[in-house]
Amino acid sequence: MLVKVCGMRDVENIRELDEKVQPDLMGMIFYPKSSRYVADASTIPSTKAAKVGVFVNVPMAEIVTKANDFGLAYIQLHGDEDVAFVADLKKQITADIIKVFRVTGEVDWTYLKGFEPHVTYFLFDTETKGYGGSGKRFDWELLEKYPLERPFLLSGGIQEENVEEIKHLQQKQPKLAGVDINSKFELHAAFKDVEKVIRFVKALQEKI
Ligand SMILES: O=C(O)c1ccccc1NCC(=O)[C@H](O)[C@H](O)COP(=O)(O)O
Repeated sequence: MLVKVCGMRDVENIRELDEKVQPDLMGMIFYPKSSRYVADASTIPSTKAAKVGVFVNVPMAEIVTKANDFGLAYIQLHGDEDVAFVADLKKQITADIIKVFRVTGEVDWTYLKGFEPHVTYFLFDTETKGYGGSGKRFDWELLEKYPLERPFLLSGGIQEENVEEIKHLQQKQPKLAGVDINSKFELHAAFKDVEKVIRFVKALQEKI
C-alpha cells in the first residue's frame, strides 16, 4: 500500500522522515491559509519520496511554474477545480495529477468519471472549511462501492488506531491504493513524529 505523508516543511524533519520511513509520496501545502503553508519551496531539500504540491483553487499558470521550479512529481488539486481545468492543466505539465474530493455524504461517481482520463489517483478527504489537514474523518464505508477504474488514496484523520480498518477496506475495495496521513502524526504544525509514522507504516505493511 502506498504511503503519502502530507504537510511537510521543516528541512531536518523532511530528511529524517525520508530516510527512516521511506514514504512513497511527500506532500507540501501551497495554500496560504494553512498552518502548514510552504511559502518558499526552494528551502525544501531533495527527497527519495516523490514530491506532491498541494493546491487549492490556484490559477493554472502558478501551478505550472511551481511544478517546474520545484520538480513536483504530483500536483494534488484539493479545491473545486473542474474537469476542464484538470484536462487543460494535464496538457501543460509532465507531473501526475491527484484530484481530491472532499466528502460530505454520498459521492457523485458520475461526476468523478469525467476526471478519470486526466488523473493518476483520486484522493478522498473530509469536507471542512479549511479544505484539508483537519484530522476529521468521513464515512469510509462509502468507498466500499467505489465504481471507477482509477485507484484512489484514503485520507482524513487517519491515525495509528485505524490500521486494521484500512486493511479491511482494502480487502473489500482493491482500488484503495494507499493512505495519506497528516495531522494525527504531528508534534506541531508541519512537523511529524517520525517514530509514530514508523510504527504506523510497519503495522500497515504487516499481513492481516
Ligand atoms: O494540511 C493542510 O493544512 C491542508 C490545507 C488545505 C488543503 C489541503 C491540506 N492538506 C492536504 C492533505 O493531503 C492532508 O493530508 C489531508 O487533508 C488529510 O489531513 P488529516 O485529516 O490531517 O489527516
